[in-house]
Amino acid sequence: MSPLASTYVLPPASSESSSSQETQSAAQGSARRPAPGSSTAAAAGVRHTPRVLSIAGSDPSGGAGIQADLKSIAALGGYGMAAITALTAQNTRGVRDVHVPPAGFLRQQLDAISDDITIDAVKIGMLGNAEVIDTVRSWLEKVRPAVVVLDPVMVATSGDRLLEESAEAALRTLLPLADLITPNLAELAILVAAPRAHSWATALEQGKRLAAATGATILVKGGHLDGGACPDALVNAGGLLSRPVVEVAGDRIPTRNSHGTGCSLSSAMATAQARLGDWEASLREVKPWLAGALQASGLLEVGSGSGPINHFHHFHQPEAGGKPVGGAPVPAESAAGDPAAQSAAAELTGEDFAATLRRAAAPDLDAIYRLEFIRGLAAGTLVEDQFAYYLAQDAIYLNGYSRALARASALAPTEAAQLFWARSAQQCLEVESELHRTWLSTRTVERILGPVTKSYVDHLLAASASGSYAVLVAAVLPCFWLYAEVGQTLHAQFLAAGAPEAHPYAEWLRTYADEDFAQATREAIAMAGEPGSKASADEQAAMLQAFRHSCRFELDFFDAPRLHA
Ligand SMILES: Nc1ncnc2c1ncn2[C@@H]1O[C@H](COP(=O)(O)OP(=O)(O)OP(=O)(O)O)[C@@H](O)[C@H]1O
Ligand SMILES: Cc1ncc(CO)c(N)n1
Repeated sequence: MSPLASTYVLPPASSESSSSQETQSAAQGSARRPAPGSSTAAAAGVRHTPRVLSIAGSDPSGGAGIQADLKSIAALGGYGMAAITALTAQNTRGVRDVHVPPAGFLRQQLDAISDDITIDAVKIGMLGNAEVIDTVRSWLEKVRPAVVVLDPVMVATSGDRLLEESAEAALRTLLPLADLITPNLAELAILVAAPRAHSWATALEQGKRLAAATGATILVKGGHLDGGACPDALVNAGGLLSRPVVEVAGDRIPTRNSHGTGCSLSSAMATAQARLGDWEASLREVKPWLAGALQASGLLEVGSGSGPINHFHHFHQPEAGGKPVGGAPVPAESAAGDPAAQSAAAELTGEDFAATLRRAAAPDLDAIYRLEFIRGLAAGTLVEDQFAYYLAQDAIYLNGYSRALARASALAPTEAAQLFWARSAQQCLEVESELHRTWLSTRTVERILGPVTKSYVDHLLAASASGSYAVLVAAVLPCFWLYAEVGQTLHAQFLAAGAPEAHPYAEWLRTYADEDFAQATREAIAMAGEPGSKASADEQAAMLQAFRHSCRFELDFFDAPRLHA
């Protein structure tokens, strides 16, 4: 994210500072429906790791139901819980049998959870029969979770029934207790007592009717439409959304592995909503994740029918030798106890360490290139307010980053390293001022500390406070490295397109071509590789973790304008 490149490109700065303008953004909460008088709802706020309960059936083949929900919740950063409504005997080819245990035992499961644990979001899937529905309804009325997503599962992808036909009326009584309902086209038609929609316009019309009848927001899904497009839309005319219909476009991915997409989507939405407090932002986060999971589904090689999606496609696959090459950020403090990180780090020697870091960065770098923001910046289609948000956040970020670099200078073992980090810290502040004086001076954009900027800077400041020079330089490195690589690629693309003057971001793209910054990046890599080669296995593991965190934040920073601008 951070145009430290501009550190070396833009002229030295004026001395104006933005720090007085930095205030923490308020959590978004407009789309949440709090339940008055409920201790659970009162305790619920947007949470970094939301506690998400799936009330659904089991799919032993792992692609749908509870199993898909737990994977999706984890993939979206939540803590997953599961109360099982029904057992199915199914695989990727179809459902062989269904067993619904006594509803009284489901109630015991639900009470055991809610008596002890604050539930930030609930996803409801397969219910089986009317007795189960009644049980879930009375529990919801008692507990009133802050976020309820209802996937009105009736028929599996394979065509097998998962809800007794006689229970459809009971299911309707559950709908008003949901915040979000996620029917597929067949289920939507049943719920509004109309023929199945074959056009997107009809589907949206039916979504509006269901929203009006239930008061809930409807997620109308285009998965079963014909044609190359696969749109989804949030529908609610009651003022809970920024517009009555918020459509998120998507291409249809050519795959037969769609087993469990509906389950995965609904539990991912519940998790994202508990974290973001905004349905539109949640769908904009979940839809690309789901598309990636469909795209990477073939890698799993599970079953001969409609296979499962690859929920953890955005996490890193082990190399053939079993050595992890990356992964979701793990808290730095747990690195010493993380055997995978330790074994990855333990074998490292000398110059290998920088190479290991580079491999660990690869998946996040790939994901950066797929971001709407980066593609829009390259193509010139990025909307101006997203660019302005990015610039404003970058200025705020650079102020914090400069402090981390100054700390690296203070801890540096050699005078050369001390000088390098001190110079970088100073240049960062100069760029911050220059951003205000030039790029930001003509734009009206809020200068408030965004959530990703805050998390990234907090991570760097935590690394600064760790006392380990090696860990700190690993944490500051991705800002050089990933930014330099992305900048070079975008600049090369810009040149390949003939450096069109009419490109709205031509001036910015040109700042990426900076040999001084490329040189500084090479120095920074060497400065992190050197202590890395001498570090103990524990410290190498901690470095790797700190580095991975920052890589992930680089990705999130580029994606933040889409979510928060
Ligand atoms: N081939 C595809 N390409 C891209 N997105 C898809 C594809 N198929 C489904 N989706 C997406 O998956 C999600 C689930 O949609 P779908 O309409 O298939 O639900 P469903 O029928 O309830 O799912 P399930 O197959 O689990 O029963 C939606 O976000 C939809 O846009
Ligand atoms: C358990 C279960 N729930 C939902 C679905 C719908 O995909 C399924 N196939 N199995």
